[in-house]
Amino acid sequence: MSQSAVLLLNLGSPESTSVPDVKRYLREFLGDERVIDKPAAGFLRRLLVNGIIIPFRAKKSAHAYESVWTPEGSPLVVTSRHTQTKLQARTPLPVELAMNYGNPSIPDALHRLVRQGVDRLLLFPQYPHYAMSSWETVVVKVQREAAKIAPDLKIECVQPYFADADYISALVTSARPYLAQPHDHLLFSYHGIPVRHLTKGDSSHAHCQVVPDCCTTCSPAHATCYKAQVTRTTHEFVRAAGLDPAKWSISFQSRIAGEPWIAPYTDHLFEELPKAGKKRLLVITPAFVTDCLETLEEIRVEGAEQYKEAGGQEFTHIPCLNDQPVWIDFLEQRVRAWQQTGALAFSAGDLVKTR
Ligand SMILES: C=CC1=C(C)c2cc3[nH]c(cc4nc(cc5[nH]c(cc1n2)c(C)c5CCC(=O)O)C(CCC(=O)O)=C4C)c(C)c3C=C
Ligand SMILES: [Fe+2]
Repeated sequence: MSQSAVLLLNLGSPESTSVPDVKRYLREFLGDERVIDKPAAGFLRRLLVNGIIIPFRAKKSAHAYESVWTPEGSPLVVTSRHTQTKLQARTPLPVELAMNYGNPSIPDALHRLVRQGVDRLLLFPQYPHYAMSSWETVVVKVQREAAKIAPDLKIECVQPYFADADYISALVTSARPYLAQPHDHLLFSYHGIPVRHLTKGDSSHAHCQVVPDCCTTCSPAHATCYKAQVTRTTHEFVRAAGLDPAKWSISFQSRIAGEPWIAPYTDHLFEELPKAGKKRLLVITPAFVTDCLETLEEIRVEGAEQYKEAGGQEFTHIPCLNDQPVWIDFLEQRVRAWQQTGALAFSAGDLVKTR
């Protein structure tokens, strides 16, 4: 008899806030050729990551993690475990959790699934949008590890759900109480990526960053275009929530120095918005399903401080979907649809490109 299961996937965190643990985590994360992909040659890339980025970043990152760490561990991992437990209570299928970097690891999760006799697996990246550095790399890693641990495992994957009506509805429902609060502006702050990754994702080389208004002009390239997908999430949200067109905008956070990342930058807007008379700000971060360092520290702590120093008065970050019932409902519906009809999932390799 066939046994199906679900694997929730996310990015991962260091084991602790100690500098050596943060260094180990950053080495694994930034050593990923789909995250830091330049210079192309392995040796030069390792030199850049281990010789420049990590020594400069580790202490600062460790300090940032300290400010959000909980008694149970990293907020990203702790909340993801709650999500796993809550989804497990709604489905008879085994539900496992794995992180691309750190623990719980992908090989450990695969071994647990194999021990339960699983032969068909649904990957459920906790990323609504495709990016080479998030969605693609974690799917590739599961495939690579499964080829060693469980070569006969049939792997399917939930397709990026950035425009899925149920996902948008979950997002709007969870944001409603915040939208009801008096505010001058709603900022959609998404994790950024280097501009280069956009053009690299368009194998036609004829649409992304070439066609005027490329993100809102229909194209097959959007299947692997992060910027087009976050733009679509935003427009769907605005429509579903009935927002005033003059009261929202999009920005991109968490960039690393060295090359242009997609703009406008969130931290620049935290300085500009108060000067434009937007003194009461709501910030929503839909690229993150689960609150993590980038939302809790970069937005809620650093962002609020920056905004207020620039003259802003009220700053509210809308929590991510986390383990809220609306999100568990969404996960449960998708798992049930897959189990019953194979809907909204495809062979895990279909969106993955050879790099
Ligand atoms: C939401 C999807 C994400 C994309 C796309 C993404 C791209 C990307 N990230 C870095 C570098 C860092 N990101 C870091 C943290 C981090 N990133 C994401 C998600 C995406 N990243 C999450 C959920 C987190 C939080 C992890 C946690 O433990 O809470 C970090 C580590 C922290 C830090 O030092 O700032 C780095 C570094 C790059 C270079 C990149 C695209 C090329
Ligand atoms: Fe990141």
